Amino acid sequence: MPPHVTNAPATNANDPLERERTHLASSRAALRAMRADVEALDIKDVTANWVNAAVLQRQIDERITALADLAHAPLFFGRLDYLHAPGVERSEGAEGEQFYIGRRHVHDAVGDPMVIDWRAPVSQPFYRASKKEPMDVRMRRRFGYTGGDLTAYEDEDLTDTAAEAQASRLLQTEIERPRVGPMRDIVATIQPEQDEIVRAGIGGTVCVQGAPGTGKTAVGLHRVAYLLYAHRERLARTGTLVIGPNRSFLHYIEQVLPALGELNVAQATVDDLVAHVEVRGADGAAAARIKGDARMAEVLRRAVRAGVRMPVEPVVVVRGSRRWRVPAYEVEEIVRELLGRDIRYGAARDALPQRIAHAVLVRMEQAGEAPDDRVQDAVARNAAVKAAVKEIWPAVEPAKLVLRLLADAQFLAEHAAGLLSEEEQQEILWAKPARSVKAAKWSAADAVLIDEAMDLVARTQSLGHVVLDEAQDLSPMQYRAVGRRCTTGSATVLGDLAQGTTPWATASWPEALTHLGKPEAAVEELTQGFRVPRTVIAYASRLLPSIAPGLSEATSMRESPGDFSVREVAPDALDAAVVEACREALGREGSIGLIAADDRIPVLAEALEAAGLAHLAPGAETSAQSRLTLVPATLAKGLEYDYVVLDEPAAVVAGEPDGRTGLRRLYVALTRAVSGLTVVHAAPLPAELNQL
Ligand SMILES: Nc1ncnc2c1ncn2[C@@H]1O[C@H](COP(=O)(O)OP(=O)(O)OP(=O)(O)O)[C@@H](O)[C@H]1O
Repeated sequence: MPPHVTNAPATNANDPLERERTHLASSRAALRAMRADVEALDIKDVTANWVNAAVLQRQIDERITALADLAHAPLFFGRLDYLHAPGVERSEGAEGEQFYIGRRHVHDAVGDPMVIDWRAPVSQPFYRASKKEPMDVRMRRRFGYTGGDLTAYEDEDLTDTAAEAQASRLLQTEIERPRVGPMRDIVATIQPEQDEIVRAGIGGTVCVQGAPGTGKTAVGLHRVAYLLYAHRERLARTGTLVIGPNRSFLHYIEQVLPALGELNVAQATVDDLVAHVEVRGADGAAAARIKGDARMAEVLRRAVRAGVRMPVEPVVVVRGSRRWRVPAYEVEEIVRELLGRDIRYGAARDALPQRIAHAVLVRMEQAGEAPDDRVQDAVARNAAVKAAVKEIWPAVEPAKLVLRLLADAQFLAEHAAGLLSEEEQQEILWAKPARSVKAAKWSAADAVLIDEAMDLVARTQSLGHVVLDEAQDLSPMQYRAVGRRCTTGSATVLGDLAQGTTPWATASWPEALTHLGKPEAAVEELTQGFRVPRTVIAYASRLLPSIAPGLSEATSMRESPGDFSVREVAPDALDAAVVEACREALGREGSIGLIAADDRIPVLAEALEAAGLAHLAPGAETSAQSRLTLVPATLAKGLEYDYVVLDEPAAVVAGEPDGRTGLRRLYVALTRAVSGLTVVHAAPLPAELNQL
């Protein structure tokens, strides 16, 4: 079907903008045709049964969704004019020297590409080429859109080395665009330093340290999209997972990958990964820190294997009229050999009856019999062998084992000897020991211990790639839990040491990566900030020497210095002043976040309601109608709002168990603003904020 142009305005064929609009219209039509082709597929004749049909239909439905023409996401955002035609294998089969770069591949009726996927090798110079290194590109064109209409373009002649490289207006406009709704993709404006991480090979793990707003989350999500493109079959088999700090954060980012056509990426929090028991309890900071310490892995390893008993009696198997006897010392040899091997407890337990049976078979052969494999299997299933295995290598139920460690001081002392001090053991023992796995008030850290024990018994299945966001907050035991989900794959670890707000927050990336099981991973740093305006980041960075000495302040890519004010009011005027600041912010474009200490939330919710200001909870989607979100400080991480009103910094600091964590929480709250920040306070500001 030839592409047709609808509703095209009177065209002037020589006007470059008109020509580009024509290409856009034809590409849209071609995309519609691709979708229509898939919709018209009749699967009745090709599927033998309903299971196949259901699977195929699901794939087709996904393909139809992936081919949707997203009204607000332009089909292409750039064009590259090469000096020489690159090979077709680099350009999704396209020949020629000119390529339109977009969110997905679009081809015409005869299969010739009209838009090339941003992830294709031929698209790479769009992000990386410079006058210094033009990558065989003559010209890079960026397109500007208003609504869904192509309204502008901007050219960069990469061969003209005499002219100064100019900052792109379109890029700047994109960065400064007000935020409403969930996180969006950045395919049109990925920066060279970001692109290097996005396109890093699948084989290695990458760790990214970056100040607030440097695009870590964005980069992590685009990296998944890139890897899915470059290694689609492998990852379809092994799976990909994005791990974020909490539900509201996952909700905020969940539309980025679907907008890039990727619908099959799982999302979870670390707690979701280890949800083997219902978590109804909470640990104090000291206990949580010990339970999250890597030494617990060794305590568990010892405890799991502690049940293994060396045999004291021979194993005697009766078959027909004959008795076969494997002496205790020989069974012990087998057990020692299995203990010495690097295999899971459960796998060794499965192997033991076969090994004993083998010893019986050797005796049978020595006696002149000729037993085959079936005989060995039968002997392995023999009641005497089973009984011996049960005695020597008892089955371990991971939750029960952890229960015993936390409830039985003697048992803990036995396995924690030389690892945990007596005080530490005392700290993690339950004051009121639970009787059963069901009745126990498990904490989040306990669930991680159970996960570790499960992995000691049976290997956890590994995925192809895992993205771990806000990684700085994980305990060593949580890193291990994530690490065992990518033992045979790779990971992208994203975080900011200055934003660590758990008592066990990461102090060094190499150490964290060792716990993750990827000590060889490269640590990269992102420093260009895309979110926080200059004045605001400068203010927040006053905290850096106290919360993360050695980390440098982020730069701001935003041109507008940002609105920034600090208002001091009398204590009884605080709530009203906060409401007033929200009302002012609502007078501007974009989303508004009112961030406050968690225990201030009910009071502020009431004050907003009394003033007639509707508000949302974090994670709920902001829209043009409801733009104000009331955010507890502990949920602010990773989120952003055009205007932020920050209530009472001293209360945010006081909400945390220690001063440093409090200041880090404040740093997170101060760095959520895109266009402006108003701090309203009655109590004195933390001294660290007043230091210049
Ligand atoms: N290259 C880019 N072009 C346009 N916008 C960008 C770019 N990189 C990042 N951004 C935008 O900057 C904002 C901050 O990005 P992101 O949330 O990924 O940062 P972060 O480093 O994860 O921040 P935090 O440390 O606060 O979690 C987002 O709105 C993102 O879309």
